[in-house]
Amino acid sequence: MTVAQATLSSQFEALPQSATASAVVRPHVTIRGLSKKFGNTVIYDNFDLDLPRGKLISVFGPNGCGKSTLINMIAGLIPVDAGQILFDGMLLDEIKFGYVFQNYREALFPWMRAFDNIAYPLKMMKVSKRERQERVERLVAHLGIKLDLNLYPYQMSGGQQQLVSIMRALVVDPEILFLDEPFSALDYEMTLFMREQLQKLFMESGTTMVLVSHDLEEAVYLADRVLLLSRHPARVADFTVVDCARPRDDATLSDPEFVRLKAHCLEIFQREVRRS
Ligand SMILES: Nc1ncnc2c1ncn2[C@@H]1O[C@H](COP(=O)(O)OP(=O)(O)OP(=O)(O)O)[C@@H](O)[C@H]1O
Repeated sequence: MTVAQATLSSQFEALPQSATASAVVRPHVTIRGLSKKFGNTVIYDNFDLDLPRGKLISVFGPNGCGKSTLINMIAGLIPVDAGQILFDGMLLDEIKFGYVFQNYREALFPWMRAFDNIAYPLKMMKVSKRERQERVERLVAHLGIKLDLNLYPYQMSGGQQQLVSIMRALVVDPEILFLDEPFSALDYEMTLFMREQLQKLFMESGTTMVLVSHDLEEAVYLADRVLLLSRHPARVADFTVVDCARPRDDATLSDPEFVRLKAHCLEIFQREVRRS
């Protein structure tokens, strides 16, 4: 079992019974006094941030500034040295969340068919076999995804495997979904397709999403807000609002407002790179 698979197992095994309750409270993430060091390197020092509910937030910044570390701390995958992270006042283990790893090859269980990979978190939550079947079928139908759920990961394309990973994260109806460069291992054609799929999923689910991206155009295109981080110790260089209409499409890329926002983000990014 890989680190990603083990993390996924423990993440869902740790879900309390209350996590299966149908009442969904939209999270509003409050981060206060967050500090994190790796050795002598200070990545976060007394860092504060609020993440709005029901928005897609892209996290962008210089290489190694701490983008993945931030979402991994919020998602409880790595410990914080100090500080508090609350979801509408609740702790992480009181809410449902999903995590999509960059490396779908390691994240999916190779010995399970697509269906069983998607249904895995429900099994960990002790949802009955019949209900698991119904919920997976409902999710696939709702998303309008055409995929043979009997296939094993090795029989699927990279994009299909990542789609299965995303569906696995969504099947629990998470209040918040974390995605760490989910498309970076895909080819360009599949990346464009998956961006559209993610936008559709976001618009249909309204789930708060936090996406780490290395691609500024992608970060702005998908986001309601772009969180621009400085080099570590990371601080918020800007938290740009992207209010271009959805659904966004190829025409959005040449929309003057989109072009302006992208240039604005690039300017801040370059300023932060020069500063270091
Ligand atoms: N487990 C670890 N042990 C030691 N140092 C680490 C560890 N994880 C991350 N780092 C360091 O912490 C810093 C932030 O890492 P992180 O992966 O969060 O950055 P990032 O902004 O996501 O990077 P990238 O742009 O390269 O994806 C980097 O300098 C990295 O080398």
